[in-house]
Amino acid sequence: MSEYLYIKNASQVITVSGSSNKPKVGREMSNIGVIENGSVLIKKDRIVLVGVNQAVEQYVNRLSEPVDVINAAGKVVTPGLIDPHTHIVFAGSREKELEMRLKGAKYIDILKAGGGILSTTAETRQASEQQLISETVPRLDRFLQYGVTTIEAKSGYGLTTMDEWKQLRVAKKLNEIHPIDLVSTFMGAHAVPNEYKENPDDFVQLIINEMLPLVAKEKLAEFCDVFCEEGVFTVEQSKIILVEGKRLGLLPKIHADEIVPFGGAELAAELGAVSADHLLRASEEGILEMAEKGVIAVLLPGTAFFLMAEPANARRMIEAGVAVALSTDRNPGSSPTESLPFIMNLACLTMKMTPEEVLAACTINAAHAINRAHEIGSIEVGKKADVILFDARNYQTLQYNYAVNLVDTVIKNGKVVVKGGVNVAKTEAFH
Ligand SMILES: N=CN[C@@H](CCC(=O)O)C(=O)O
Ligand SMILES: [Zn+2]
Repeated sequence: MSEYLYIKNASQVITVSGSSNKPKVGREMSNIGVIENGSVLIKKDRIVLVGVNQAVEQYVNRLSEPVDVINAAGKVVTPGLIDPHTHIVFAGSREKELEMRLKGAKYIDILKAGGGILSTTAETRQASEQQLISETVPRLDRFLQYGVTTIEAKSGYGLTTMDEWKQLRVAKKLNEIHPIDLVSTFMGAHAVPNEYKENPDDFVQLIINEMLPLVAKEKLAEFCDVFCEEGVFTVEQSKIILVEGKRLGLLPKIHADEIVPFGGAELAAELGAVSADHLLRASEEGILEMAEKGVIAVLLPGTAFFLMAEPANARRMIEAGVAVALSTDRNPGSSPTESLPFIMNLACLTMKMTPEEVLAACTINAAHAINRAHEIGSIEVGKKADVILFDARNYQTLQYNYAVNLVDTVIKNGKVVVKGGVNVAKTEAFH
């Protein structure tokens, strides 16, 4: 096998280049670097050249070594898709909640009654590390088949020190055994567990005194997240946790203003959070403050769709200069899907984002939302060779064809892991 992989004659190569230092905002989100009739050359796990066919071919012809060739005629080539917000490590499932919600029950009321996140917590606490791995690998396999090469993974279904630790250790192990890269976030403040219902501040103290120091000491996460929402964690509690997390080196993220306007976007700006996520009910002031402080908005239109709620006001955020990223929010309650391409469709159809903005949001801006923009998120010389070939002649088709999987080939770290839509890198031992 050659060290070189030459992807030639693509209908279009979408580079999304030029924004590795800062996420794309406003009109920059429409500039996605389209090369008509383009090629990409990979050496080992890195991109070494990208350009129009003739230029790359000249270079390849001068190489003395053989190259492996992928004919990308009739295909669109993009950077590997990135999902910056998932709760992928968990046990069990929650189909019953769909029926309850169809009969009028509200997501947050199910949680307040001890279901929702807390029912997944009960199942996750029961599960061994091996069981969690076995339940999560098929989800990762599906992500890969949808063209996703890196995801963020939150804890938050343990809610005891050892169960949070277990979830983060599982994410670490999955990062080692699966082609997808996982970037971990500690989210002990996902819900107040039943045993602390009467004294939620004591649970905040447990997070501060026990969970955060352990996670930081063992370097099990890069970010700290909080579900800042009416009836879950107050703005004050969220601030205490995120400030302490930051002091220990964990960068803040916030589940903000999902159900009611609650000041989450404002808190994200105040703390200089990397991202504020959800934002369905974010205030105008909150949006402006996020723009000023460079907080990325991670929008989750699949969650709004599945909870039958009005999605976030993406157009206002883009107009105000907020960098927007997109994510599945993969979790068992409010967004049971691995299809980032379907989220891309929803972003267009329900939030009126353009195909260009959507691609920027799922590549370079998503990379910034997990602090990886120096490595991934665009097809640029020196970056990791995470590259997708879609069965489409132009990138607009990715948004136009909905709820279908157009992914033909996935290249992760320079290796073909999905070919003809088929996962050829299954993590067999863990199925
Ligand atoms: N909103 C809070 N957390 C998750 C849902 C988790 C669950 O319902 O299990 C979310 O981002 O949507
Ligand atoms: Zn979430």
